[in-house]
Amino acid sequence: MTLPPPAAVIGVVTASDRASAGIYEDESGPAIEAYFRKVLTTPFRIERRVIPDGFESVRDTLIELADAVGCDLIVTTGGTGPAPRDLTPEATLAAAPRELPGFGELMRKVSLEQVPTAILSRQLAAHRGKCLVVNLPGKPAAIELCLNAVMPAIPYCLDLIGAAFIDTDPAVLKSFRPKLK
Ligand SMILES: Nc1ncnc2c1ncn2[C@@H]1O[C@H](COP(=O)(O)OP(=O)(O)OP(=O)(O)O)[C@@H](O)[C@H]1O
Ligand SMILES: Nc1nc2c(c(=O)[nH]1)N[C@H]1C(S)=C(S)[C@@H](COP(=O)(O)O)O[C@H]1N2
Repeated sequence: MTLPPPAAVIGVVTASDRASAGIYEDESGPAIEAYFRKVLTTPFRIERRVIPDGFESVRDTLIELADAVGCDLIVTTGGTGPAPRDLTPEATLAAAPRELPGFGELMRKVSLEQVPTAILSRQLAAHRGKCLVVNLPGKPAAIELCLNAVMPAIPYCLDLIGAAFIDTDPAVLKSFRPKLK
């Protein structure tokens, strides 16, 4: 009998002063959660956080989700721009020092096809041991676009860093694992 793979733990972090204060409703966090429910075929559970912008709040939330909760993957939304309190990329690198520059490059490229201000996002991806962290912009419209661009490489990236096994429904989104000899 083959045992099913253990459920992956996916953190979803909304960094927004106004959403965390209840001034507007967080739409981007739920959109990230809905995205994983649509594309993943393997078991997972979601850990959501809605926090204020800022270096310490984001860094400490990422460390808690990676180390105490045991997240395999954390997707953040918001705080990637050039405004003074947009510190998600700095906080991500403080928590997860090993950057994977291709993620930010690709997400900006696909976003630029839709909006000229895409170049204002400093979004990146990096890993803290067995946990991959991916930054998305705050705008709800950026969520599916950016995730569709990088998701094909995420399952194999998780394999390489020793995180949980995840897989996508190829009818919805094809992920790519190079064939191993
Ligand atoms: N999580 C979110 N849910 C819904 N809408 C959002 C979210 N984040 C951003 N937005 C929308 O995008 C706009 C610009 O986002 P941005 O991240 O620049 O917010 P902001 O002006 O820096 O303020 P704050 O960080 O307090 O949300 C917001 O005014 C809001 O309309
Ligand atoms: N796909 C996509 N990327 C986008 C945007 C968008 O609307 N769609 N907004 C841009 C804008 S206006 C800003 S200021 C930056 C940073 O947004 P953030 O601070 O909410 O992360 O993301 C950019 N990237």
